[in-house]
Amino acid sequence: MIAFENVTMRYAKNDAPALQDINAEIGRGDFVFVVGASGSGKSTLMRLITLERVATTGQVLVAGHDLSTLPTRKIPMLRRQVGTVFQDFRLLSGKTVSQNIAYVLQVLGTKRHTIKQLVPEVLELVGLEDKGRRLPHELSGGEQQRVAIARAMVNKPPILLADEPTGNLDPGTSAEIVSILDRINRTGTTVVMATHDTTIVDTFRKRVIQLRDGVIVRDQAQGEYAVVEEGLV
Ligand SMILES: Nc1ncnc2c1ncn2[C@@H]1O[C@H](COP(=O)(O)OP(=O)(O)OP(=O)(O)O)[C@@H](O)[C@H]1O
Repeated sequence: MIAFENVTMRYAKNDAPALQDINAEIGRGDFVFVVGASGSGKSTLMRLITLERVATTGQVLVAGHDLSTLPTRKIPMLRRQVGTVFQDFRLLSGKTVSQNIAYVLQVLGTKRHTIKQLVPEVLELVGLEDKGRRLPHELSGGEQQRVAIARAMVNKPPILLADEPTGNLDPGTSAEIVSILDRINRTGTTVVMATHDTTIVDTFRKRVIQLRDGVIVRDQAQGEYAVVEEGLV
């Protein structure tokens, strides 16, 4: 589903690499935590998957596409296959919960009656079926993040990227959010989540890719993972 082959990425020609010689394969339906200290390259890895940034050398493959040769006109098609969720929710403040979600579908040209059907379905998926008419500021942080997840999932992308989705949330709410991601993963969606949260990583026991200074220093499958190493956060 996602593969990195000898990927190095520099933001500018003379910068130290933000990622260096990355090799990793993330299969269809996998759930992977990407961990590492601040600046280790987690967000950069995510940006390569959405083509927000391009690898300097090496190949990134996503859903069967080699991103180094993907024509610009196909980038929207790629992005439709990858839902994204961020630490700061990024909801449109003047739109209700339902409107925030519907907006994605409107932009894609989805028919009105289909939108009417899909929005309540995805709100139910994240447990917000009774909050569709609220504005984002009328919701808790955890609820706002659930809206962001619903928005990311409404067009049923095969891949969901979550960059520090629990960074602004308390531990209990964080666990709820990751439980929702886990549930989404169990329906077949590939989930890649960057996090600093060692409790979450220890609790959910998924595959862990650990970065340090742009290099993968550990890639451990679900179950093998024991204790988060010193230097992670
Ligand atoms: N837009 C940018 N321009 C130049 N350098 C950047 C840019 N974004 C990130 N970097 C550099 O790339 C490296 C990796 O940063 P990245 O944001 O991927 O790390 P991270 O692990 O996601 O950190 P954090 O946990 O703080 O979000 C760092 O050295 C950072 O300074």
